[in-house]
Amino acid sequence: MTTTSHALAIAARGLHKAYGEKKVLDGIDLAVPRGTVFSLLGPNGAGKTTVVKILSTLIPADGGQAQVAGHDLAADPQAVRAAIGVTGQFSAVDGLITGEENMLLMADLHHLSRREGRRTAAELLERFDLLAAAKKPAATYSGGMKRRLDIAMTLVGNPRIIFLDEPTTGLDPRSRHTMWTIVRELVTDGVTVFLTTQYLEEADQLAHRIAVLHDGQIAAEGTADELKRLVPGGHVRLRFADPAAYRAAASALRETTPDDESLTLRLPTNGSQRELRAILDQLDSAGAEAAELTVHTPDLDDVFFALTSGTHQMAEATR
Ligand SMILES: Nc1ncnc2c1ncn2[C@@H]1O[C@H](COP(=O)(O)OP(=O)(O)OP(=O)(O)O)[C@@H](O)[C@H]1O
Repeated sequence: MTTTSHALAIAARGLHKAYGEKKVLDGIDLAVPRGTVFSLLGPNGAGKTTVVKILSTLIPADGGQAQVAGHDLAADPQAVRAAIGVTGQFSAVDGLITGEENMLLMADLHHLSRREGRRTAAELLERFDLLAAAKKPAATYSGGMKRRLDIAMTLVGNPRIIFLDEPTTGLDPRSRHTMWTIVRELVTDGVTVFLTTQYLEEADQLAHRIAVLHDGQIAAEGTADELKRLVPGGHVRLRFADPAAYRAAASALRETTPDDESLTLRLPTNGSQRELRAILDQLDSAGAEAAELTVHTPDLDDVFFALTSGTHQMAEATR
């Protein structure tokens, strides 16, 4: 760890968690500098929510230790809770009451005076574009509005660290972009954001650092660019309509990864004109015509799939 623990909003070492026989977290280390966005990526069921629940004191870890906002999770959970906000799959929004009432309830929970509570609620409702709907029951809100209300409610307590558990899952693209703007504004205000997401693009857009959770461990961690460098070069994908052409191409081209079902071949390439021409020349010589040719430069998807889909592809990724 290069950053001193003082500068870290979240520091965890060796977190373990099992549900019965099932090991969910098998030694997780995390270091999240203050004022940054840290994204935890992982396939469904990888344990992202479990990490969020542990770090936000909702459930205890079986092993390991962590400090959040400088407070030890086990020794001082109250201080941790006072410093953080959590939104996500276990949303605090009550659908039966209005957005404004939800906000005022939060203000009460944080012991704000009536006047201060009203002021904070009005300010946040406006900031999150919810003023027009403030007097309507939250159950009538769209998915995006509910998420915005959830974050607005979290901000009533002015937390310095916010856990966002899959904040944009199920949102349409416009609402997703609004959420991204909100996250960026939070960080501008100096808030640390711990974000779990299934969307690689989201991590790429927002996160200063990304950790990929797989098999209960952090399979890789770094900036989006560092992670992309784990996957060398790009590839060309050739799809064939004719099985005979597919077979001819497969034997003519070297280093291909075939997929017999979809009649596609994948070849590593740097995407240069020279390499592409060489591939096309070889196809021509073999008399094989591809129905489709796509050139692919590495992105977070490649890293994610390489890291989370077994040893064969991992070896391929790091070769
Ligand atoms: N209370 C529980 N009892 C038993 N098993 C649990 C419990 N909570 C979670 N699990 C299991 O632990 C694993 C990790 O769950 P978790 O919710 O942390 O994953 P996740 O990465 O957040 O996935 P998703 O994206 O689907 O929410 C899953 O296999 C889940 O079924």
